[in-house]
Amino acid sequence: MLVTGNDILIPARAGHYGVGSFNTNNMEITQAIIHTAERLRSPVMVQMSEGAIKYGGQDLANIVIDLARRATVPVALHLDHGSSYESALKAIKMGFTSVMIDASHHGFEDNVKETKRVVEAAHAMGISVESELGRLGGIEEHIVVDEKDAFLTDPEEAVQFIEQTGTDYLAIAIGTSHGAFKGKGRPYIDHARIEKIASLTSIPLVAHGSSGVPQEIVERFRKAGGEIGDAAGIADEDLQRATGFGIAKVNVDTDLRLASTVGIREALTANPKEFDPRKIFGPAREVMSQVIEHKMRVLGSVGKA
Ligand SMILES: O=C(COP(=O)(O)O)NO
Ligand SMILES: [Ca+2]
Ligand code: NA
Ligand SMILES: [Zn+2]
Repeated sequence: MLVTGNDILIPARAGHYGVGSFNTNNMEITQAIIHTAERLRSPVMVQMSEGAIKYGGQDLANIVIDLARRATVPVALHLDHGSSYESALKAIKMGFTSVMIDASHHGFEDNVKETKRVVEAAHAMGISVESELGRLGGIEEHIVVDEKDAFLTDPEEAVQFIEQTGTDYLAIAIGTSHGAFKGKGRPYIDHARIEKIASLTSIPLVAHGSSGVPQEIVERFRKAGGEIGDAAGIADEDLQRATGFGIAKVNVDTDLRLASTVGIREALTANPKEFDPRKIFGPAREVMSQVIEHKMRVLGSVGKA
């Protein structure tokens, strides 16, 4: 059933488990996400970035909304990295049931102002809101945040920010970063910071940049002709520890990008004569489902629906 982000994340924080929020850009990715959630009896969030909205528009949103409505587990459709008040409201008009306003590149005051505006409008329409305090490294959809600017979330500021904005859930910067190259080897996750913020707040917390970049998938990507440098993601143990302390929404995009490309590359290299799109895009669904299943087991959301 199609629900709001709060319907999924409030129980997740209370139950000390994480719920994957997976980015989609087409039908096959959406099917892999929602069908795997149903098979594992897991709540799930499907998210579209502004780039995905540009790419698939209402057509893609409608695919997500229809699958979500018919799903036997709770599913929310979430706007990922909304960059403005207008963008957030447009998404709500499109049928999204959760929106992020990402104003974390502004100073504290401006972030509060922008976030508050979206919270008031979204709440008037029964939609829940994600906002962000602090800056991840790596590429954010519309902003390149280089290392020196990346700053981690201050626990006291987080309390103030939540009070002043009324945000329903909060994305915090605690060492993760977007993309396939999260650091040399195992990225450092500031667990003390997560635990401090969790001890001072009661709303669900959000971890962006949480793809694990599984080495097995990276190897298959290279073997099937893909080119990628030394990719690294978040360790399963770090995610498990974080979901024990308030992290309830866990954003995953890169893992699905790699998995779907592995499926497609392997289909094309294995059968050079193949030109039936179902034989080419279908395998992508399989590889994505395996990656999604692993993530749901790591986060502890299996059986929680
Ligand atoms: O935070 C993310 C995705 O992060 P990854 O690149 O680690 O999948 N989307 O908002
Ligand atoms: Ca941001
Ligand atoms: Na988001
Ligand atoms: Zn993100």
